[in-house]
Amino acid sequence: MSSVTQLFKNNPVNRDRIIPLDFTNTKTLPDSHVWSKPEPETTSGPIPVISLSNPEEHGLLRQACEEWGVFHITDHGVSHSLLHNVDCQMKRLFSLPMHRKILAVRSPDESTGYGVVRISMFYDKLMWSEGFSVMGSSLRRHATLLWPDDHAEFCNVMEEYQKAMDDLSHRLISMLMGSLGLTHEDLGWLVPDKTGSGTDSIQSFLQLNSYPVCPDPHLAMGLAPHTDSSLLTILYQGNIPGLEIESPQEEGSRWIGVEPIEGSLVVIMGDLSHIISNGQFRSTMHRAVVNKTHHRVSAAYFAGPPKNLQIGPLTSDKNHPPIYRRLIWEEYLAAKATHFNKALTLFRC
Ligand SMILES: O=C(O)CCC(=O)C(=O)O
Ligand SMILES: [Fe+2]
Repeated sequence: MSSVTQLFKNNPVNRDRIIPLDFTNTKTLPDSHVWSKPEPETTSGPIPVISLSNPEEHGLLRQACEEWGVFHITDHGVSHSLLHNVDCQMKRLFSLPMHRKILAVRSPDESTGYGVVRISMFYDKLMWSEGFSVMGSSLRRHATLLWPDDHAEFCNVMEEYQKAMDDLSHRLISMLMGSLGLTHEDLGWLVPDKTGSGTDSIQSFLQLNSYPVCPDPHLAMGLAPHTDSSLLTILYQGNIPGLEIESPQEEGSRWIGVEPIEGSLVVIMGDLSHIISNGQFRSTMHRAVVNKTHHRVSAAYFAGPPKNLQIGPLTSDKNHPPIYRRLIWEEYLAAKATHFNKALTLFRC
């Protein structure tokens, strides 16, 4: 059993907080989903756009990680047709009637399947979203429950996408860690594990998100503010806006919309990259808002280090001693599962 799976077993979620509202049959926003008074308008901002085909831009990656913690990547090598297929399959899944989606509902101690996002247990109010989490063999098991005779296409597309994300995350992690001074030997764990046991290579999971059309988007929340617990997250967000990041200049008071760019993917630096870089890379707070006219879907691929690999700040500079202690991913996820957005502070030296 993977360490991530074990972790969810140890932190079960109350079952009545797993099944989302049946959004298609809800024409007014119920009180359970009313979050706040309207906030000041979100502004759009100059989120960096980095082409992976241009080696000269690699230096910009580090700058983007330090200043923003979020950036678009173009020329990433993932084909338009695969992204299109992922989009179509997500819409096919989330457009199923609730009585079908419930067949693949996540059980309280499970990490995979259909349901509300896990962070919802930290909030009184419910979010205007539903999710489907995939890890390893759970994909085929849950897809068979959703479509007993017709799951092959969904599974093939998602498996191809996970493979493409494995390759892309290896490339990105190697570039980013290289910029911090890690050598190829240090990064041996990035080489996919030939035995297939998955214990020596990157661990990952895929979260499919759906934000249905909302009758009162200004009072609702698609996905509440959070940082990701990964090394990095690769997000496909189609062409419907909704992702917002906390302004690096005005934390806590201004949100910046990450406008979709045709064919690009968004990279979000996670808490582990913040730790490894000794606080230099931002793990930016982000959220998803909803809208009145378009069903938005997104696919978030979370990449983390191998199961038992200890990670910690990479610094030999006496003027900048480590500000975080060493840890393994499982330990960090456990802290996040109980302390949520305060988890990072628990690992400060
Ligand atoms: O849907 C989005 O734009 C954001 C998704 C996200 O932040 C997540 O799944 O962690
Ligand atoms: Fe996120």
